[in-house]
Amino acid sequence: MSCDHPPAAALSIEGLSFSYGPRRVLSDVSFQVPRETVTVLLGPNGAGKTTLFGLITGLLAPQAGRIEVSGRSRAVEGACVLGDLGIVFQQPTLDLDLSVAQNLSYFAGLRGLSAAEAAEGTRRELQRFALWERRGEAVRQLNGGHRRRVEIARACLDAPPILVLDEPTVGLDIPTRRALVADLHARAGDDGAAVLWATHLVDEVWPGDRLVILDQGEVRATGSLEEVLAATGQADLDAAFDALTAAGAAA
Ligand SMILES: Nc1ncnc2c1ncn2[C@@H]1O[C@H](COP(=O)(O)OP(=O)(O)OP(=O)(O)O)[C@@H](O)[C@H]1O
Repeated sequence: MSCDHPPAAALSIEGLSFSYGPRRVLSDVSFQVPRETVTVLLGPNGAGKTTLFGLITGLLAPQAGRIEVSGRSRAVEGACVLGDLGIVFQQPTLDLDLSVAQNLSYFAGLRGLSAAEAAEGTRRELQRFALWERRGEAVRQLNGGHRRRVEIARACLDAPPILVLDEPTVGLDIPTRRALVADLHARAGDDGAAVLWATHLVDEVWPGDRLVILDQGEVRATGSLEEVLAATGQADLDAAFDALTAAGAAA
C-alpha cells in the first residue's frame, strides 16, 4: 500500500480572512480536512475558531478566500454545498421541552429525510449512544453529556460525510469528554467521515490526528503531531502549543 498521497480533502479552506468592522480576526487562513481523519483545530480562547466555523457553516459571509465542501465551491454553488456537513455548534441548540426523538425528527424534516430514513437514523444514532430507551424523555431531563450526545446524534442522522464540531466537549467531565472524543474518532476511522473538531484542550488530540494550530487569527502550524513537534523542536504537544501561541509565549 502506498502512503505517498494523503486522502482527498473533504473540506478545503484557502486564504480565508475575516474582520468584524475594523477588527481583523482571521488572516489568510488555509488548511485542508481529509476524509477518514480527525483534524483538530487547536487554538486558545479568541483565536478565531468560532468565526471560522461561522464561515464554514454559512452563518457568516466570507470576505476573502475560498471554501470548498466535497470539492464544490461555496461561492459558486451557494448554500447547497452545506448539505454534506453535519454541524455541532458551540452553543447548544436543542429544544429542551421537546423529547429526544422529537428534536431528531424535527431536524430530519429540515434535512429533507423521508420518514423511513429519519426512523432508521434515529434508531442507529440513539442506540450508538445508549440513549434509545430515553428517546421519549424531554431533553431538559438529560445531563449535559447526554444533551451533547443528542446534538451529535442529530448532526449524524443522515451520516454526513463531513462533521464539523465547535468545542463540543466544553463543560463536560473527563469521562464524558473521553467518550465523545472516542466516538468522533470512530466516525472518522470506522465510518470514513472527515471530522473537523475545534478545541483548546491538547489532551483531546490522538496520535494520527491532523492538527491545525490557530492563534490570533493566523495558522501557526499544520500537519501530524510528529510534524508539529519537529517544526517546533518540542517534546510534546503542550510545549509545542505554548511555543506557537501568544499566550504561551507571554507566560
Ligand atoms: N460578533 C463579533 N463582533 C466583534 N468581535 C467579535 C465577534 N465575535 C467574535 N469577536 C472577536 O473575534 C475574535 C475571535 O473570536 P472567536 O469567538 O472566533 O474565537 P474562538 O477561538 O472561538 O474563542 P473561544 O475559544 O473563546 O470560543 C475574538 O477576539 C472575539 O472577541
